Amino acid sequence: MTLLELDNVYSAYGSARVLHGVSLKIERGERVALIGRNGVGKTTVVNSCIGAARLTQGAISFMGRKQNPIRAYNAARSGISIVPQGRRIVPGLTVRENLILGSAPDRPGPWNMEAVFDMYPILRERADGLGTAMSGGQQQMLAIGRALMSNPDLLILDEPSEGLAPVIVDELGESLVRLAEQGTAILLIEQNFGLIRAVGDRYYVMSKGTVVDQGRLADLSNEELKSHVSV
Ligand SMILES: Nc1ncnc2c1ncn2[C@@H]1O[C@H](COP(=O)(O)OP(=O)(O)OP(=O)(O)O)[C@@H](O)[C@H]1O
Repeated sequence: MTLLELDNVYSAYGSARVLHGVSLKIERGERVALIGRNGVGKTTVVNSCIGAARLTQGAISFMGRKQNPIRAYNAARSGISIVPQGRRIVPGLTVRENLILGSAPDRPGPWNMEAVFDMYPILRERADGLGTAMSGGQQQMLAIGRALMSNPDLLILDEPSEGLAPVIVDELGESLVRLAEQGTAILLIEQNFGLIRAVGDRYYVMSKGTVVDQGRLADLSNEELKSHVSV
């Protein structure tokens, strides 16, 4: 079953055209890396899926159903959850309250607050403290935990390694692989070489608003991979 499909997608912010014919597909349980240098349009792929960038041509489907017009809530209802760039932990809310924000009562499944606490025990310890009072790595775990609360079939992460220490990035990679083993498909937007290698199975490379290469990461040399990312 195809979870997410972009077919020849063109999209824009106002009159600024950013995507020029992006096609990609993510099947159930896959781990896909979307890579490319700064500003090539990776975040705009996500924004196009939730209507934050305007689709001007092409089609986007969730679970085989075309989304037209695109509504932000359709992604979550269809089982697609997003961990946004910069984490966006809600200020003034506790860890527990931030997690509750991610829950979707009509999407039952293995993920609930206890399951998130078991995956990231530090969140249990800090449950009644403010989410924004935690370290960057802990906030990233909270952002992932919040996204899992809706029991997604596909988790999209936008540069989750940003601002994290290397050892924390390694832990993050391990937790994402565990998640995928439990059946959650992953679309990882990243520039961090190690995290892409640890998590990705297939890849798409973007340049100037379109996909310029795709394949299996195992078939991509370190030099080739490095040439596709900024760091
Ligand atoms: N809200 C917006 N309005 C207008 N232009 C935008 C907006 N958001 C992004 N852009 C432009 O769209 C282009 C693609 O940006 P996007 O954030 O999708 O790239 P990216 O590959 O995710 O880069 P990064 O790695 O820096 O996050 C850039 O030229 C950017 O300036």
